Amino acid sequence: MRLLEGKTLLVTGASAGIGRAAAIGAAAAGASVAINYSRDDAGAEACVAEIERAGGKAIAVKGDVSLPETAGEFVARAVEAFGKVDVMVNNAGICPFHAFLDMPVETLERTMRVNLHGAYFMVQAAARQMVAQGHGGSIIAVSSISALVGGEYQTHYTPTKAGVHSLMQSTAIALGKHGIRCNSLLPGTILTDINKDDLADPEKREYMEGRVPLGRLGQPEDMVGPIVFLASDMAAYVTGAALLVDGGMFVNLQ
Ligand SMILES: NC(=O)C1=CN([C@@H]2O[C@H](COP(=O)(O)OP(=O)(O)OC[C@H]3O[C@@H](n4cnc5c(N)ncnc54)[C@H](O)[C@@H]3O)[C@@H](O)[C@H]2O)C=CC1
Ligand SMILES: C[C@H](O)[C@@H]1OC(=O)[C@H](O)[C@@H]1O
Repeated sequence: MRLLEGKTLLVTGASAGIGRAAAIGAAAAGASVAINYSRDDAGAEACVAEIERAGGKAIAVKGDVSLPETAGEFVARAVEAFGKVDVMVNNAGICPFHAFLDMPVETLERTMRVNLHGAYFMVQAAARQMVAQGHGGSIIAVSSISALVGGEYQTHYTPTKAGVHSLMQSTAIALGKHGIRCNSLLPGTILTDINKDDLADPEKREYMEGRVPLGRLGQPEDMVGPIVFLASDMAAYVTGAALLVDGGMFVNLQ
């Protein structure tokens, strides 16, 4: 029996990166998968096609997570296709690196809206559906190691990741009585489009690699096992928790 057999899992921002890996990995573990994406039609279609080629079920629903209506539509389309929602993986996020002193207001506000407001709307929409269904569920937020530590060019971003982590702690309390578990994943540095430009600088990349006791930066696939675990009944008594998935980067002081 596969770990997510019979479950419906939704994941936001899944046309690329961690979200895409999560969608494909969850489908391989038996879940029917609904992916949200914002603009990349080809990426979303390719993700769905890869799941279907492997014998899985998936749909793609376009929508900007920063808009409150996107979350309700995403959940409704998933229910229409698969009958229910068991797991929500809130993953969509942006990190436009920028210095603090001249941070454009629009960059600050967009980052907050996508990463934090978007998470709030998605978690709320999924929870409403799970409560109506009456058989619990699992909500996973892709937060970050950056919820715990700072970044010079991430002053607009790290508070959103701390916020998402905090949202999981509060919703774990609010939703526990409905059997809905809420947990955060805290990835370290995972090689995706979000940091492609930043890590194009060989010195920066070498420095970041050097900080990881396991000796390499992460790949999106490194996130799949932790996501499937938290989504599954193996984690039936895990809620309000935060799991670092960082190759040991956080604890590496010296
Ligand atoms: N790559 C890394 O080192 C780390 C990433 N994270 C988090 O992981 C999550 C996924 O990021 P990655 O896969 O690394 O980057 P990515 O850039 O490959 O993926 C981000 C995804 O979010 C989507 N997205 C962006 N804005 C959106 C919007 N308004 N509505 C819907 N979708 C939207 C993008 O289209 C893309 O599919 C983000 O929340 C990020 O903060 C956390 C820690 C480390
Ligand atoms: C985008 C960054 O490389 C990445 O995002 C995070 O949340 C991590 O802390 C990394 O800095």
